[in-house]
Amino acid sequence: MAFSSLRYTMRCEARPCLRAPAKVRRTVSVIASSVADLNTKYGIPGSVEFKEGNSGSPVVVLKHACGSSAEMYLYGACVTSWKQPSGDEILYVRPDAVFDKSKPISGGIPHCFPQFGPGAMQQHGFARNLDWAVSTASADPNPDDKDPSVEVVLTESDYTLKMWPYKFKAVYMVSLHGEQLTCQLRVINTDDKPFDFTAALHTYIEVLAIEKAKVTGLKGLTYLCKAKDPKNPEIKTEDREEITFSGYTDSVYLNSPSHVELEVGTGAAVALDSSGWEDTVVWNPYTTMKDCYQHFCCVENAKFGKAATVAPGESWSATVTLSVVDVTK
Ligand SMILES: O=P(O)(O)OC[C@H]1O[C@@H](O)[C@H](O)[C@@H](O)[C@@H]1O
Repeated sequence: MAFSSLRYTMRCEARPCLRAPAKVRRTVSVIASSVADLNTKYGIPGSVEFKEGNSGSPVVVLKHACGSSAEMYLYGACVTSWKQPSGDEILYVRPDAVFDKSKPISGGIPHCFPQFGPGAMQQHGFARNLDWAVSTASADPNPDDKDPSVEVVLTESDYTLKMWPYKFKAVYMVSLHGEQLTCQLRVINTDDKPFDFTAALHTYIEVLAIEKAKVTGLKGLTYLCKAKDPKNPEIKTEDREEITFSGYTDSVYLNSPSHVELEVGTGAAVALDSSGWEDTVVWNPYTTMKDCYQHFCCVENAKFGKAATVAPGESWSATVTLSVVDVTK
């Protein structure tokens, strides 16, 4: 059980730098195809490396000098692993996940873009079932304080234009700062007409047991309860300090605060500190997914209540930083 020792995890001390080091930056405009090409063009040994993941699908691995790590499939730009220096895995990938590109990866941090759903398009849009291209990798060369990061991009294609008739560039940067994971999404309108979209980072977090999980920070908020009918959600007000799980849960909290926590049942919580996202989705399928509902809870940063509108040449961006906190103190 990955989380069993989480509460004992030591925080990585940020050590002072004697000099302000320049970043090692690898930027190439060519789209690399194989793992070997990717390592040649963007790899930074020990910090940013590429490997073949499940079904031979390319994965970028970020490693921080403190011992934390993260992995992201280029398919869907889906972060599937974020580990603490202790080796504890924080994210959850469902047992029914497949990596052969026949469907989006079920777990980790899939994208929902340009539609959170339900809506006219396929559920959660197309960004999670397309290959993203690497644009930049970087790492601080100071051996005591390496902050590895990778940036990937997605632009329109015949496939996306059929579903959503706009030219766009989505830029997604994933980085490790000590034990923390930061994910930043920027959507640029490269068309000559404005567009609207909804989006989310559909973050699956491992819990010890769903009945022990608690989400805090959402009391007093209006939420859309999609549990009975996702297309006609009930509008409710959250009166609980701690949201617990005893049945199917699918709630979109509107205008949520920038700091939300999920207690995972071990004495640890995962804190999500965001800006730009505005809404928070809490989802657990309960017994509709008998094999796995006990082991995860989704806490998703979303832009849903009010769609983002982006004028030509303009952009929209949002960031979330995930960190592990000890709630026993
Ligand atoms: O199984 P999927 O397509 O990844 O979606 C799972 C769930 O994702 C959540 O974000 C939605 O609020 C739910 O309504 C949905 O059922």
